[in-house]
Amino acid sequence: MVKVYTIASGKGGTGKTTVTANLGPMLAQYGKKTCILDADVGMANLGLILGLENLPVTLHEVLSGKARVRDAIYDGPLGVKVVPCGLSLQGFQQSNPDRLKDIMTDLVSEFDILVLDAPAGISRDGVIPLTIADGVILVVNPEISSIVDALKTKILTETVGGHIEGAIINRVGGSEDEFNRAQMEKLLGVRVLGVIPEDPNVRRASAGRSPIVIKYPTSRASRAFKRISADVAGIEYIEEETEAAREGFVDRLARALFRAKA
Ligand SMILES: Nc1ncnc2c1ncn2[C@@H]1O[C@H](COP(=O)(O)OP(=O)(O)OP(=O)(O)O)[C@@H](O)[C@H]1O
Repeated sequence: MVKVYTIASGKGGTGKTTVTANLGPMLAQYGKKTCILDADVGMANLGLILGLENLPVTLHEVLSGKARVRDAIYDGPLGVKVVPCGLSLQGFQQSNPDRLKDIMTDLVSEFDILVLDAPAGISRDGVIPLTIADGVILVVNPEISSIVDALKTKILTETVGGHIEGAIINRVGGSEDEFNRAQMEKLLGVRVLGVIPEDPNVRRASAGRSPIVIKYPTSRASRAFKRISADVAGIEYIEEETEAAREGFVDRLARALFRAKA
C-alpha cells in the first residue's frame, strides 16, 4: 500500500526541499520504491539541488495537461525517481494544481512511497498537497516565527481533513543532546520525527548539485537524515563509522603507540 507524505512548513526557507532531496534517496536506498515530486510549482528548486535542469517535460507540462506524468519521471540518486518542476513563470501560470490528485492516482501502483515538496504559505497550490497526503511532515526551524507558521499549517491541515505525521526540526544549533525535544513536541502538539543540525555541508552539497547524504555521507546532517529515513522506512538504523569516529580511533591508536614506546 503506497504512503504519500507531504513536506510542508508554512514559513518559507525552513528546509523542505533539502529534506525532500535527502529523504527520497535514502528511502530508496533502504529498499522502498520512492518517487519525490516538486509540488512547489511557483518556486521550484528540487531539480536544481539534484542536478536535473532544462528538462523537456516537468510537472508544469503535466499540470497544464500537455504531458503524462510518466514522461516527467527522471532518475535521481540511489535509485529514487524524481518528478521535477520547471522554472518558468509561464509554466506556473498554465499549471492547474487541481490535477495533482489525478497524478498521484497514476503513480500509486508503481511506488511504495511518494514524497511531495510543498510550497510555503497557504495558497491554493499549498493546500492541495496537504489534503492528498496520508501524512504531512512539518519542517520547522527552532525559532518563534517558524514554530507559529508550522502551527498554522498544522491547524489548516487538520481543518481540511489531513493528518500530521510529525515534525522535523531543522537547522538546530549546538548539540542534539541540548535540544529540548519534549518542549518542542509540547509547543507543536506533534511528534518530533528527527532533529537535523545546522551543517554548512548542506549548502556545499546543494552548490555541487547533490544531496548532502551523497556528497558528505558521514556529516552530522547526513547522519540525522539517515536516522529519520530509516524510521520512515520502518527499519532499524545502524550508525555508520563516521569521520569523527575514525579520527578518534587514529588518535587513540597513536597515543597508545607513543605510550608503548616510552
Ligand atoms: N540543516 C541545514 N544546515 C544548513 N543549511 C541548511 C540546512 N537545511 C537547509 N539549509 C539551507 O537553507 C536554505 C533553504 O533551504 P530549502 O531550500 O531546503 O528550504 P525550503 O523550505 O524548501 O524553501 P522554500 O520555502 O523557499 O521552498 C538553503 O540555502 C539550504 O541550503
